[in-house]
Amino acid sequence: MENFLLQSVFLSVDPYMRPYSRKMMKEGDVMIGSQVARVTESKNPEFPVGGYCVSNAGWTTHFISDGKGLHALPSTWPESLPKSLALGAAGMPGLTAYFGLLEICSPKEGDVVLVNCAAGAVGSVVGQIAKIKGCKVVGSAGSDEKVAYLKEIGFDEAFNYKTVNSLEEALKAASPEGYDCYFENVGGKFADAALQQMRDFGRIAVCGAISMYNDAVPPSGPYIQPTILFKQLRMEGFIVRRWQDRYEEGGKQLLQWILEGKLKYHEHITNGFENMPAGFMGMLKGDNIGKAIIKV
Ligand SMILES: NC(=O)C1=CN([C@@H]2O[C@H](COP(=O)(O)OP(=O)(O)OC[C@H]3O[C@@H](n4cnc5c(N)ncnc54)[C@H](OP(=O)(O)O)[C@@H]3O)[C@@H](O)[C@H]2O)C=CC1
Ligand SMILES: CCCCCCC/C=C/C=O
Repeated sequence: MENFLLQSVFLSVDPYMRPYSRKMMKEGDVMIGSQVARVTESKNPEFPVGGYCVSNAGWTTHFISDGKGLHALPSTWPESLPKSLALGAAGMPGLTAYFGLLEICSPKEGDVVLVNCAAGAVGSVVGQIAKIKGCKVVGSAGSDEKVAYLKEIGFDEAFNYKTVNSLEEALKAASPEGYDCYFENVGGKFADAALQQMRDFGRIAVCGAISMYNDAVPPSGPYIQPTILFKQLRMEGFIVRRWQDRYEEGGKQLLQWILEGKLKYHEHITNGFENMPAGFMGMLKGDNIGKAIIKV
């Protein structure tokens, strides 16, 4: 296949970069990551100049590709939508929400769904899909501004996990009847409290554990087996790539919901490639509502 040149237009900063870079990278490697890039020089008819692609080329402004592992944005990409959405609500985070919630939590109409990191890229989509499916949705996030945003996009209940006196009381107040589905993004103390509020036969999708990505020593306890046993819970971890062969289906559905106004999105844009590290650290500290994006 003929090589061609691309220029990054939008780059993504994501929580997975923290644990994956700790495990897989050494000093001098190009930082891992994905981008929406524009083809700037090409004799490859499949990737003509001016076309846009989603790529995993890492933190780089320009790169050469032979097309492997690259996905061209469809020529039918709606004019009304920013191409950065291919890194957010209509891209990997949106697909994570879509498949993780629907395939692992199997939400039914009337179920109560809990999601943390709820104002972020994945969590905000989880909550809105759960509403589309007729569930009651409870979200937690780290600021009052984020809590207001969650109410704006249709969450039934939301609370600021940083300012409540007790996570247990906040979870009980938001849903005295407990939770049927728990979309887990945080781990640690939040997970300990949430597990106790699950209803019998509840389903837990373990998507992330962001509060633990910096842990140097694995924490010990609390031990969850008795709770899982007596409540007869089902708990399953997943990596979104599991559904790679269904990305087209998921992507189309997400785009359709966005166009219909059923799925709202928000982006936290940091300008300038040189600000990638600051944008990344800001996202980990909670600066973002919706998807954290770097615009070159
Ligand atoms: N399994 C999979 O295939 C995938 C998993 N993920 C996981 O999904 C989760 C959300 O990712 P994504 O939506 O991209 O990121 P977000 O857009 O939600 O951004 C990260 C958010 O994490 C919150 N946060 C940071 N530190 C803590 C902490 N100690 N306790 C609680 N919240 C914290 C902050 O929000 P706040 O202000 O609310 O604290 C911050 O805004 C992550 O755990 C990520 O690893 C993402 C993609 C794929
Ligand atoms: C370049 C896309 C990589 C997607 C894999 C994301 C897996 C995330 C795990 C935890 O955040």
